[in-house]
Amino acid sequence: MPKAAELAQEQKYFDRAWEERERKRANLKIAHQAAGGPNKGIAAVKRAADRELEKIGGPDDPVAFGRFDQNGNCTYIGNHLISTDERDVLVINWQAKAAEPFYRATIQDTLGLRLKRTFTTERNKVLDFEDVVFAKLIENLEELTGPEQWGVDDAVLRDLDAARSGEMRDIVQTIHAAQYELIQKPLDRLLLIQGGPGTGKTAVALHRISWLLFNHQEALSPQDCLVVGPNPTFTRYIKSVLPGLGDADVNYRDLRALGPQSSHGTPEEVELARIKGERRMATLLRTGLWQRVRFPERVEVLEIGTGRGAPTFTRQEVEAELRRHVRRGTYTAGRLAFRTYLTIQSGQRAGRRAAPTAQAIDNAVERVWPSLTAQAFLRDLFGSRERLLAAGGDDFTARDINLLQRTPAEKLSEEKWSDADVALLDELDELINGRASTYTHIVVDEAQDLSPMQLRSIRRRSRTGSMTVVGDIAQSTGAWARDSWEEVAADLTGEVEVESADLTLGYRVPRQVFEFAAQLLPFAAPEVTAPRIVRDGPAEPELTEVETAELATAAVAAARQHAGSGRFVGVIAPDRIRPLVIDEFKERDISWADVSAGELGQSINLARPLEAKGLEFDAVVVVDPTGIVEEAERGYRMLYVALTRTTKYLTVVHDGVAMPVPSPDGLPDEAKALATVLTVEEPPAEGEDITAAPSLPELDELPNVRHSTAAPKPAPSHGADLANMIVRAASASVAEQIRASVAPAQWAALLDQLRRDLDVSPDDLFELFD
Ligand SMILES: Nc1ncnc2c1ncn2[C@@H]1O[C@H](COP(=O)(O)OP(=O)(O)OP(=O)(O)O)[C@@H](O)[C@H]1O
Repeated sequence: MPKAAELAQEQKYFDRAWEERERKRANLKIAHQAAGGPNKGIAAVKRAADRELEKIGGPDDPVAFGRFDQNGNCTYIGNHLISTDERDVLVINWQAKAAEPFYRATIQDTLGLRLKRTFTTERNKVLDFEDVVFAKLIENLEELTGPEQWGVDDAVLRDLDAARSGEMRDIVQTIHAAQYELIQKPLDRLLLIQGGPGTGKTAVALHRISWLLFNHQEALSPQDCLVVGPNPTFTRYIKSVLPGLGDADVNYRDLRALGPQSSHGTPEEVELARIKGERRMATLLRTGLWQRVRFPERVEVLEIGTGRGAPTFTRQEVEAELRRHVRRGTYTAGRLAFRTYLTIQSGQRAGRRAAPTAQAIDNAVERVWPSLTAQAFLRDLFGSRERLLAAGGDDFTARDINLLQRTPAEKLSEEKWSDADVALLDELDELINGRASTYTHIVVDEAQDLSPMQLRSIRRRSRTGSMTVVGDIAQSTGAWARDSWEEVAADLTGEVEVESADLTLGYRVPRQVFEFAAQLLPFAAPEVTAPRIVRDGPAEPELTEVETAELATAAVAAARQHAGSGRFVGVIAPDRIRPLVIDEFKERDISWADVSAGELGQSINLARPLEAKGLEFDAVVVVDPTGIVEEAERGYRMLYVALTRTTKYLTVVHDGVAMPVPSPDGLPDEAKALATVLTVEEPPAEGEDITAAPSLPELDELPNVRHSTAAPKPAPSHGADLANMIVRAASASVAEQIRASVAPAQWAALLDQLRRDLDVSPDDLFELFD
């Protein structure tokens, strides 16, 4: 059949489905009028109808996005189910079991599909369609390029080429078979997904919620689901995906606000943030909190009120009562129980005299069991070396205590909380007030950076441990940068099993940009396999060399140029350049959005590298790559994050070194062996297992990237740095193992034994614990 005729036929089908849907909409809108009976009943009908209305999408939405033909039947797939009054199904929703073949069919296993069709629509008008005819593909297998063989067809590439904005889009039309496998995993597990930048981890995690909500309607409501992201900008960026799929009312929290108090983003030494994130802080907080409950010093009786005949309690009596409540439940419940005891007892002891007033009882309770909020307690604790020492016991060294101690702000409301403090406050809130709200399923995004205390904060909100946890070790930075997922999983594990999976196809970043960024991988994360890139971009990375003083000016000029072409732009700059970039924006009267302030505008956005995690732009301007590497704890990883935010264009503005890594020639042999740099895959040979990890070329086989203004000069003598880096990583991992498995009291003996086993000097070994 000619295409025009086929398009007309499809349009007819779309029109019919549209009419059915709109008839249903009209009925739902008046359903409450038809419902007689009491007002309450009418309101209930209206609520149910409104919920249904949300589920059928808007009147301008196309009724379907795809279709598949199997065994002579033709099935249409859309965001929502559309059926006639006679229950004839016209369009099935993508989460339904019946839609599986659309996503699961591959050239390797067609599931009996003849055809898979993907529509291009404008409102409900069918503009075009693209077909995957499986029999034809199999016939021409040898001519297929890599991405086609991997199941990445033209519809996906077209979708990826679309311009971006400040809101993430759904991918229901083009979910890849490997992504679908993860989306539809059973609810009762902790699913851990590792994947390189732009492999669709966030997209998969969000679509998984929608799939679970549809397929577990009895067990799961939107209110039972929580999505935890790293910061408010990220939450804003992803927040429209689920409502677009008909799933409003899912809860979103960002890590900096996961507790009774949001972070003020107060900067903190990496070493201090590291300590605050350790599991042993939980013990310190618990111990410190209960140490606040004690009989007053320098008195032997507790008087309720004043004056002659005021009831009194002896130290022994009070302490016996405290033993019944301390560490038995929450701090607040214990306090209430103690207050009740004092009220009843003092009433009895007053005899015929008037019972003590509530105020007198409160005063006495406060002397023994002070009323505390998490914030007030933590401020007191960090403000007092004595309290810290008493709470820390043998678990903390004097150096740790010195680091933790800080001068409190004059008023509690003026205290400036850091990101790491938030998890401590959350831990305390649970000890003081009891458990926060819990959820049946939790999605954790950018999970690779979380400390054990932050993971505890998430774990306590989970009913069973059912979660989808996504991240990328190669993008793990900060005080709790991880080199493996094991400990993260261990800290989140609940009653359900843990399953880990990888996503290996890189959708976002174009080949030319990824080849450039991948030069960092041997230094950023040698153990991580790079993604296979699915498409070419429109341009090579543009490397612009300028004088140091001109970095900001050149960056703003580049951003302006991209924005002038209608691109959604991200300027990613380290702190040392950021103020200059802002000045430049102001001077040139250029409007821009500040990602640090939670904004994402439609044109130019300025972000620190850390804040750019998870986001994407049509064009990215990375300013001062050396500064990015130098300012971050895992600098190579931070630069890798920055360079992989673009869907199309990359401009690197530098003052001499565009790619601050050692040159291949300068590398020691061991480091070369670690190198795992990716180039875009050649099409797999016939019979090759395309699901296996790609084989990676040596560094010196990397194709040259074209440079617009300057060839990237390798930074001088990074070979020694690399060796140091490897030693540091190994030592951190040994130290971590020792901390986790050997009591501090045994460390001296252990080090001594290690020294003898390794035959090295004590100084070298003590470095491990520095
Ligand atoms: N199957 C797909 N079809 C079309 N687009 C896709 C598909 N999978 C992912 N994408 C697109 O690729 C981009 C990257 O996806 P996403 O942000 O989920 O990746 P990520 O792995 O979370 O990245 P990062 O590690 O940088 O956070 C998004 O624009 C997303 O819409």
